[in-house]
Amino acid sequence: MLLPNILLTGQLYDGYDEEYDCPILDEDRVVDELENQMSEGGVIVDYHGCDFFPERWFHIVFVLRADNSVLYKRLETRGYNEKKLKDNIQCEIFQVLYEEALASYKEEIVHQLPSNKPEDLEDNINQILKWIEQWIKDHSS
Ligand SMILES: Nc1ncnc2c1ncn2[C@@H]1O[C@H](COP(=O)(O)OP(=O)(O)O)[C@@H](O)[C@H]1O
Repeated sequence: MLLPNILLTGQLYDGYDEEYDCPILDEDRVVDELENQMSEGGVIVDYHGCDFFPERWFHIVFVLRADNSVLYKRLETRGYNEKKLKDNIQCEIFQVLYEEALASYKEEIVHQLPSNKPEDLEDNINQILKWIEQWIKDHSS
């Protein structure tokens, strides 16, 4: 499930950030909206931040990482303005989102996955699938 879809169709945003050229997420409403599905389980949430999601929602957290030169080219291709580009690169250098994940969830459930090239995407999917299989086995009795 991709949060940005919910953001647009459910209008779960609270204004527009001119500087970063994106809608501002209404975090409380997003949490309210997702609550039922999350308690049923079997949901993957993909988002760039995580500190506003309740800790009880997740069994595992993966933080995708990219080398700075790779990330720079990727964001430049997307047409990010200079400030947004610089801030995103800085955020990766200081591993802000990894630290945020560590501060928000138990350290042992937070894992980093490199995501520099297409082969990484496949490796990551396989690793996540393996983890899901193991989790189901461990929780089936
Ligand atoms: N592992 C990767 N290898 C190559 N290109 C990638 C990889 N991950 C992302 N990209 C590129 O970046 C774009 C945005 O990726 P996405 O996962 O949607 O980023 P985000 O979730 O940070 O917005 C993709 O369409 C692709 O062009």
